[in-house]
Amino acid sequence: MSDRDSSTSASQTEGELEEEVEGGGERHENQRDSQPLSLSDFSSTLHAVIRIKQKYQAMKKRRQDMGVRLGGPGLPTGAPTRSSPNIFTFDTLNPSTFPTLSSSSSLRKKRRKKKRVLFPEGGRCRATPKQEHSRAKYCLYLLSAIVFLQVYNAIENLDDHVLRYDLEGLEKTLKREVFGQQGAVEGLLSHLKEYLSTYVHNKPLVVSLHGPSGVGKSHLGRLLAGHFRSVVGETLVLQYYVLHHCPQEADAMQCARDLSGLISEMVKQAEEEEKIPLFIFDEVEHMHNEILETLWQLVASRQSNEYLNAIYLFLSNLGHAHITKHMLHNSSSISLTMAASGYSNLVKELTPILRNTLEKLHPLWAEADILPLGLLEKGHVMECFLDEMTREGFYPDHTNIERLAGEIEYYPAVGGHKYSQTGCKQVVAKVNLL
Ligand SMILES: Nc1ncnc2c1ncn2[C@@H]1O[C@H](COP(=O)(O)OP(=O)(O)OP(=O)(O)O)[C@@H](O)[C@H]1O
Repeated sequence: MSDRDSSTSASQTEGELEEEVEGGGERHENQRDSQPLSLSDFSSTLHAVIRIKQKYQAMKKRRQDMGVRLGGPGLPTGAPTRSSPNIFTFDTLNPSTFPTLSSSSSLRKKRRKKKRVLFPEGGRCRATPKQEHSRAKYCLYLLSAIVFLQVYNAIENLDDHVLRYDLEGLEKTLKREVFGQQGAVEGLLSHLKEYLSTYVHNKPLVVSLHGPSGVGKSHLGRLLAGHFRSVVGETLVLQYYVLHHCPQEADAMQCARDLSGLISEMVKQAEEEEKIPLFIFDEVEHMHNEILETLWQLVASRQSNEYLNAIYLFLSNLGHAHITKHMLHNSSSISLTMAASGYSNLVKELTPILRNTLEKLHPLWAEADILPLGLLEKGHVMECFLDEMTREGFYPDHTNIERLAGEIEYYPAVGGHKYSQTGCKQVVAKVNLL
């Protein structure tokens, strides 16, 4: 039987089957309408149903057989085929059968490796895919901003702290009022700036000024005390003259105790007011050993915190012989000694000598920064006269000033320099005699 025949007979059989079913159904309906259903009627109906089912199964089997034959290899080319819709999957694809497919997939892999996003030609949407932002990144930005603000705030506060002491004003005053000691003044200002630019100190600032008589040690001390009184207040500045405050050596112990108590009180008050007190000790060469011992205990870095925020300034002529000798023997570089550049050389050469001498006297100087003050030249003495005469209301006549300056004793001229043996010490007395 050909396929056409089989399909025709199959459709016929289908028609018969439908007729039979419909016929049977109709008969059954008619019977039901006319009379009640008997047992024989029921069995005949059951037989009909079974027969129909058998017929239907046979027909189904035939159809399946026919389908197998149609899809088989023996099907003639160009013959009409009936086939169920095909479902396409990639599972059955063989790369060798589809070389273009395999090459395109490997190309895609390569492209994926390059991590480039390709957009369709003329496509409207060219927006790159949104990147996921990490929270850690935002936290890092926030942390950086906080650190920046903290640092900025700290710098601002430190600036405020330095501004409170008006070191620029002090610098102007010292440069205007102190003659011939530019190097020492700058050295002192540098120590003050460095110390006052931070809150936390592991030791107090201790500076010891040394120089021959009349070169301006007490003068410098007075100017400094006046400035600090104006910025931290009267009560936080102490000027201690040992010959005035403790003239008797027998009272040295009591003087030391009193001084210790006074310093302690001032430091506590300064801590409360968040200020740094200034202690100036003049004529230290006359200071009793008990007082030196007490001061050493206070300035030594091993002391408790309350004594760390304070400035101690010692003024003395101790070591003056070394300074005078050094200046008179180094006449070639003498023009530079008072200037900042030359002064650093003077400090470099003199400091070890002075420290050696001073530490033998007392270990207090091991804790101090030593600054030497040099001899004053005739020109500086004339400036002292001019200043003093102006202050006292005298007309500053140059000839008169020169005459007065000529009355002062000088060391024999060395390298064109004439150094005063008493600095400006006698200036006040001479002007008072005018
Ligand atoms: N370098 C200076 N610049 C301006 N004036 C000065 C200078 N040196 C001294 N004088 C004047 O001389 C006077 C005496 O100076 P000062 O008392 O400072 O000397 P000193 O170095 O302390 O000496 P001494 O060791 O003898 O006490 C001061 O009152 C001041 O007017």
